Amino acid sequence: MWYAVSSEQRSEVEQRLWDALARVNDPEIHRPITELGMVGTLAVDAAGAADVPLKLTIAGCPAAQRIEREVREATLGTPGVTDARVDVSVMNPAERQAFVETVRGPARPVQFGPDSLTRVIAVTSGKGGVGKSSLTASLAVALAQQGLSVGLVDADVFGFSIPGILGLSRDGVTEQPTRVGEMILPPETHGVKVISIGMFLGDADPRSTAVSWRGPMLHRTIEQFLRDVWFGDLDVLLLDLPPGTGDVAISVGQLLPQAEVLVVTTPQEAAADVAVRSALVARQTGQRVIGVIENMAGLAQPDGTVLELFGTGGGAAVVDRLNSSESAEGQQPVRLLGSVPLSPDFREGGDTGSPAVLARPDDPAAAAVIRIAQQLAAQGRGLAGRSLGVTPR
Ligand SMILES: Nc1ncnc2c1ncn2[C@@H]1O[C@H](COP(=O)(O)OP(=O)(O)OP(=O)(O)O)[C@@H](O)[C@H]1O
Repeated sequence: MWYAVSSEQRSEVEQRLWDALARVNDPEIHRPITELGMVGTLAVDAAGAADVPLKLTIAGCPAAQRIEREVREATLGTPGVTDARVDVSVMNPAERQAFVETVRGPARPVQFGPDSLTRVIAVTSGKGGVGKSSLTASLAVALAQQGLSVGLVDADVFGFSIPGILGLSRDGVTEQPTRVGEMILPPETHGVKVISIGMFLGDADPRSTAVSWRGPMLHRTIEQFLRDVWFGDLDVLLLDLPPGTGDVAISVGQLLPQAEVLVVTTPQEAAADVAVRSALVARQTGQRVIGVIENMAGLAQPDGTVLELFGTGGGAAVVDRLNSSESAEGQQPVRLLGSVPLSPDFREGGDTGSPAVLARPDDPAAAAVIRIAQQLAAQGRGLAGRSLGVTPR
């Protein structure tokens, strides 16, 4: 096999070249291409001309040009090398399987189980249209901005909108994940690795395609997202759940019982009942409700007054009800993490795929989301219910 050449069999200059190539990372996997079996047996002749066999996972791999350019630069930057001949080819199935196993190990466990160090936060709401997806996407981007490694699963089957909000879907065409054998690599945007049901519709236009699956199919899809989509090491995984108390929320409860839950509601007191119900379902499946976000709060007017389009007090009402419910026994108190005002710029950022938390961080809604992300990042993940991997003597 081409990567069986040991360092003793390489000449000095070939070893230097190998070491230089070990500093080139696969941009999707973030690991050295030499470790991933992507560099074959290289050779440097007496005149300093280097032959570098470069194996890509799939034909038309999106990162191909970048990898090839970086390999060429690393080769020409190696002392003793005068010329670079990079021979690009595609891995055969056995090589691809070896690649997949190097990346994620031979087993295919559900990632982010109870022993995982990744903090899992599911975002839910009672009613639709309260801005849950916009907030989840913006929180993900804001957390990535704070230096965290962030993944986002759009599990809102009927209302999948995350690819659009994050600029991964334009004019009816949604960016596709890269498939390497049975491993799926999620597209990354604004520092967030994103997977969405909207990426698995084939050629169908997501703007006019409905997904009408029953519970078992939904469960399998969420399970596949957690098993086959390779996110790598994440600090935080956010899940955008469908509104209400449906099958997906229950599946997430079963697959990720350690998930923490954020509830999004509007200031309208009438919306509180249904928001409380979605949080109670989460508690029934053993998840911990960590906070409530009130969205669509007062819109600032040019004259300085505030228009309370949806009234006031909804967020606080949900917090009070959750803290005084029977199910609160033994739970940490739920907090109101913030109130996000209505903002035309925030809406427009979502419509154009350019989140306001990046493009307009001073916008009042974007600034409120950034403050919520800071609180979440500061909280860290509780250890409750997690095995510490130590055996008592
Ligand atoms: N703070 C805000 N200011 C202005 N517009 C907002 C705000 N939050 C959300 N919106 C807008 O409200 C609409 C609904 O938001 P979004 O799709 O995020 O809701 P949702 O709760 O995820 O809905 P569903 O779950 O039904 O898909 C979008 O057009 C979004 O841009």
